[in-house]
Amino acid sequence: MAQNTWTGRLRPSEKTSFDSLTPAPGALCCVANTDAPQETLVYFVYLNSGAANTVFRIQPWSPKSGSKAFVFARNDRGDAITAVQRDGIVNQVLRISKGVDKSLPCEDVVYGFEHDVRPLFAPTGPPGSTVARRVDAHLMDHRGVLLSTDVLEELFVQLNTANKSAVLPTPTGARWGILLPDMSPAPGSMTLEVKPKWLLQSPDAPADAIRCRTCALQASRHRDAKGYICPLRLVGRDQRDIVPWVRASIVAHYKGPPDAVDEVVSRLLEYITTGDGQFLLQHLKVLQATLDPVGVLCRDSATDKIAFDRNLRLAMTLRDCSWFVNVPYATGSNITSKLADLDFKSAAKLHDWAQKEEELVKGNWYTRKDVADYRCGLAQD
Ligand SMILES: O=P(O)(O)O[C@@H]1[C@@H](OP(=O)(O)O)[C@H](OP(=O)(O)O)[C@H](O)[C@H](OP(=O)(O)O)[C@H]1OP(=O)(O)O
Ligand SMILES: Nc1ncnc2c1ncn2[C@@H]1O[C@H](COP(=O)(O)OP(=O)(O)OP(=O)(O)O)[C@@H](O)[C@H]1O
Repeated sequence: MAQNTWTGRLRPSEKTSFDSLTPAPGALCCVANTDAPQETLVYFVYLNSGAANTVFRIQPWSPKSGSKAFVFARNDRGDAITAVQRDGIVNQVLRISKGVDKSLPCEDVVYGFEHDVRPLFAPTGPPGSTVARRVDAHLMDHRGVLLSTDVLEELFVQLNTANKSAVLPTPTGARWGILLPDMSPAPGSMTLEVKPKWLLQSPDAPADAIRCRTCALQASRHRDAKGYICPLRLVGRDQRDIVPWVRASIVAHYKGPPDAVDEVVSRLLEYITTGDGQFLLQHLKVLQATLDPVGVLCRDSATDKIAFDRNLRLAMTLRDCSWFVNVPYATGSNITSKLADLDFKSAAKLHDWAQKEEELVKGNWYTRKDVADYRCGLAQD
């Protein structure tokens, strides 16, 4: 990331915050600024939010932006900060934890990503996986950034503008956020966001199950089957089987030339069933199986509880990640994809997972026939 020659000073309160919160590797800080050069100045626009996080786009600031100007800076553990050029920043988003119960703060998410999640995608792979292609290319760099109180106050203003006032805790001091590559589609392309969920059956499911863990949960929540795809079908490799879902997913967001739709559908189909996309899904499947071989309901009989819990938390992390698939419209162009929301799940959720699984089993959601048809792929697994 190029640096500007401008060097400023942290305010005493910002310096205290930066020193008291352990900086993640390569951490930046973000402060309000007016005297730094224009090519370092940025502002924030609300993009989207999920249950646990809120995401902002970072835009180049100009006097017409209608917002305060901010600067991202490198801090060398003194009070001096050196501005970084915004060119390396404006292609990223800022993700902030809402601080909801049982979710980890951003600094722990960055630490967990580097120390626990990233190694699972190392080119050599964990035991049992055959990694001939680089699965680590599907990971997004996570960069911790310390946000000063005035940055957090401005994010509140942006949430209000977008009518999302209730989704961030009131700023009471500096906090960490995470910079991630912006996965919004570039002109001439579209991005699909898919949650691959449980790519094989739950080890706790009964032997006479007629549906998988994800379909069983869908059924227990009486969710609509429209637009849903059973995760087992995603790793089933039968192209014909997922054509209707791929076509419907494309058509819902497609803005390219009308006569190119069929080619885009067949390119995505190939990516997901035999290409890099399938390779990544198979890798996730192996990890899910390796990290949770016996199921959460066997937790009490685990001999090494610490290892059991850590592995289960990782398996659940990989069962709840999102998959951004970018599909350019130009004929024959390459599809690329990245995994998002690989936030190491909190240990505080272990009890909830056991309870969820127990409810599925006791409610007969794996076996009962009086529910909607989710076209579960279990029969062909
Ligand atoms: O209950 P599940 O399996 O549907 O997964 C939850 C997700 O539901 P969905 O993917 O929409 O079906 C749920 O997603 P949404 O809030 O529905 O977008 C969360 O991701 C939740 O995790 P956490 O509580 O934020 O750590 C997820 O909970 P856990 O994966 O931690 O159990
Ligand atoms: N890197 C990114 N680039 C573009 N958009 C993103 C990015 N990360 C997240 N988003 C958007 O913001 C939304 C919420 O982000 P995210 O999935 O991180 O929230 P969450 O609270 O962790 O979700 P969940 O409810 O699944 O726990 C996503 O659904 C997506 O639309």
